[in-house]
Amino acid sequence: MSVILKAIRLCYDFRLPASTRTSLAINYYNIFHKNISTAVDLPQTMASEKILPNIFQFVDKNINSYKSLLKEAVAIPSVSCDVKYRDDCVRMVKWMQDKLKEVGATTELRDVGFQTIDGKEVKLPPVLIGTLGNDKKKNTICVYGHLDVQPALKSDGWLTEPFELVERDNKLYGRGSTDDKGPVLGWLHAINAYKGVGVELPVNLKFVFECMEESGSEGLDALLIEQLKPAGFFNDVDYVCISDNYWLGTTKPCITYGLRGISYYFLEVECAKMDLHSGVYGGTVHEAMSDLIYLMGQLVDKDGKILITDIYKSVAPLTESEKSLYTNIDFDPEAYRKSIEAPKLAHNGVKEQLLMHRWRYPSLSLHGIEGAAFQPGAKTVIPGKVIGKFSIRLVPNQEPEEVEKLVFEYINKKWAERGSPNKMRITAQSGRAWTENPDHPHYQAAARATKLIYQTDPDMSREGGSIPVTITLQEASGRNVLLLPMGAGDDMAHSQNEKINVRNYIEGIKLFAAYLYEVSKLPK
Ligand SMILES: NCC(=O)N[C@@H](Cc1c[nH]cn1)C(=O)O
Ligand SMILES: [Zn+2]
Ligand SMILES: [Zn+2]
Repeated sequence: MSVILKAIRLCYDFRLPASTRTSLAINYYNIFHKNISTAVDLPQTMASEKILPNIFQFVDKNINSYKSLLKEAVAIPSVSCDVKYRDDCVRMVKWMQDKLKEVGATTELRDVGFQTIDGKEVKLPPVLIGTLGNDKKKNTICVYGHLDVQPALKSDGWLTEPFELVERDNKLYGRGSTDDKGPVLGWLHAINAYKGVGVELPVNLKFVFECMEESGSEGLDALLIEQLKPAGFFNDVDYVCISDNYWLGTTKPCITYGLRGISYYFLEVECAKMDLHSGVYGGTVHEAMSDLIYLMGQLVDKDGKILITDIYKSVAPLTESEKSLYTNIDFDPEAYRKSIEAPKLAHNGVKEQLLMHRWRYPSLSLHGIEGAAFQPGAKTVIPGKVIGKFSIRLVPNQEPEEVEKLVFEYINKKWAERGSPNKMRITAQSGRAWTENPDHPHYQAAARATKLIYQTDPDMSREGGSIPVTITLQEASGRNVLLLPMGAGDDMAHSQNEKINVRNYIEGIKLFAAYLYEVSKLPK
């Protein structure tokens, strides 16, 4: 057994061709899965032990078409936080609807109303809901993903156009390649691969694909809780799966059972109704930007400790048994530091401390200032109004309403101390942290699928980022929710030169196919 595992690992080490890897995976599969008894009788045209190996071969033969489809998806600039791209968001959702229809899913676009931007009502992109199969004997998996992306401009420091998928050194560069268009398409390709080898899907699928995740999933919770749940959408769902995060590092796969929440703040200060010439007005007005910088400078100290009164009070105390979890996780702080070219990491770069501060302690980040003259050049203006943006990543036990209250009280106190005559306003949007039971058979099924593809046991990890709808899906379905990442830890989601490795994309498709197969064998 160990000889085969070693052989497969060596294949990766020496970058052997996909076909060689696939035949080794087939050998491995045949040896270990010969005697699997299926809980559900799979209607299929071939023996069960042949299904996945055939699918893997099919996937390896269709790599170019998977790249082409990702290229099409990346070319739609579905940036959710900028209304100027709202039509592209709608176009993206409809594009995906067509793809789901092509694989035989029944789909509908659900209207989720409006959002208010600068006092104006702006229509939200529709949410794409889909169903594929309704065989009562099969398990039903609800898959969630998002089709929107963070903004990106070549001038931000991208080496190539962000909305044009470019392959370089076995990596596919483009906005959304890893977050989250690659993984969303991965599901489509996995379904297609079953069709391609003439095997009926072993599970039923339900889809929830939105285009506002990067902007707090506006409208989605209400749709899920007030409409889809009462209509019975979740009644037959057995498991929920989301692929919208990344491995911890670059080589070892993981399965994720926790996310931090997020509390996002807009802190507005206004000193005049228009921008002012600093030569004409400088020295005569209380400047909005100085007030804002003062407030933003009161939020966090140089070591990342949050200065908001009582903010750590509700954080769960660290137990001895939890401590040992961090020691056993495969994470290399030095490689992590080098990959972002940071001079030094916080917490002296100690692995356990870094993981804990990513996963189980809150962090506060300053994101930017709207209205500031950020473009190059010596602009001598006093901005009339500025909006500072910061967020706190929330952890279990921290309730968003409580945190918002603490932040508002703290900002109001600091504002009173400042004694500025200007107008100050703070608003927030928040979502709770999420954790799940990683000892559940659902996680074991995903671990078996992962081991089959990557020949190593995945780490059970948590994640510092947020996917607001995860907890809603957990509550609405009452089912076990699992995060199955496709991309690697250095994919640079949200950043310049976001990419997905060709290997992660292609093996990820196989992983999804194997996951569907493994979950089909779980009891109903
Ligand atoms: N891949 C998940 C992700 O990137 N989520 C965002 C969610 C977000 C953005 N603004 C508010 N929530 C994240 O920043 O974690
Ligand atoms: Zn995402
Ligand atoms: Zn994201």
